Amino acid sequence: MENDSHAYVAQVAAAIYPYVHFVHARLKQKGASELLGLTRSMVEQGIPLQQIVVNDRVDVALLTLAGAVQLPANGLPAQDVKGLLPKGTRCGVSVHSLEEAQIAERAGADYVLYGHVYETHCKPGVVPRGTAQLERICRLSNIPVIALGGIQPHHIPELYHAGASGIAVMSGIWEAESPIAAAMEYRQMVDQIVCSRCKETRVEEFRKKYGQVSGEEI
Ligand SMILES: Cc1nc(C(=O)O)sc1CCOP(=O)(O)O
Repeated sequence: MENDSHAYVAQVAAAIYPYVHFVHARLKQKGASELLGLTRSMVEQGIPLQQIVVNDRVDVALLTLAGAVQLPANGLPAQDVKGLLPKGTRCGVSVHSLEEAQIAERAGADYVLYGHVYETHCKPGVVPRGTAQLERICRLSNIPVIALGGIQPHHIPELYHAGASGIAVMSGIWEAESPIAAAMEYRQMVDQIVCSRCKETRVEEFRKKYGQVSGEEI
């Protein structure tokens, strides 16, 4: 049964991975062998190792050679973990405050996941931290801050406006009637924001070089 459910999760993950940058292998309530099984199923389903983020277990990341490992805020220091894993393995830390974000950055994290920004049933009874705190953490961090928690596609513009470098979504995709359609919708929204930013930057560069110019001329 365990293997069947891994295979199902891995199949769905394999269907959505073309629309996302990373897929997390995360089984909070299970042991290392289950997480290893899930990660291996993901690889068997064709998800590139570089796109898999193993949560919590450095040993599983090491055994599978996943592209990244996601550590809890009170976990091992990122720099030490990176010393154990193959060169280039990314190390993210899940944080819930500016203080934790700064500790993670000093410890060598490549990025932080910050949450939860909005109300989510995954964190019942815990008040969401909101976009003002997200904005502060983004402003005071020198590594990418990825927003997490209760994110719906319509939140994406304000999250990027607050300085987030990306978003992480669990229930919005996994509990959707069609996880693939949901992943596509999130991705489309992210691409729109990133493209409009690229255009703004190009207009600004053009303006600096050639003087006044309208966006349509570029
Ligand atoms: C897994 C997780 N961690 C969080 C944290 O704050 O550390 S919030 C969260 C839930 C993910 O959000 P959703 O399911 O609403 O996308």
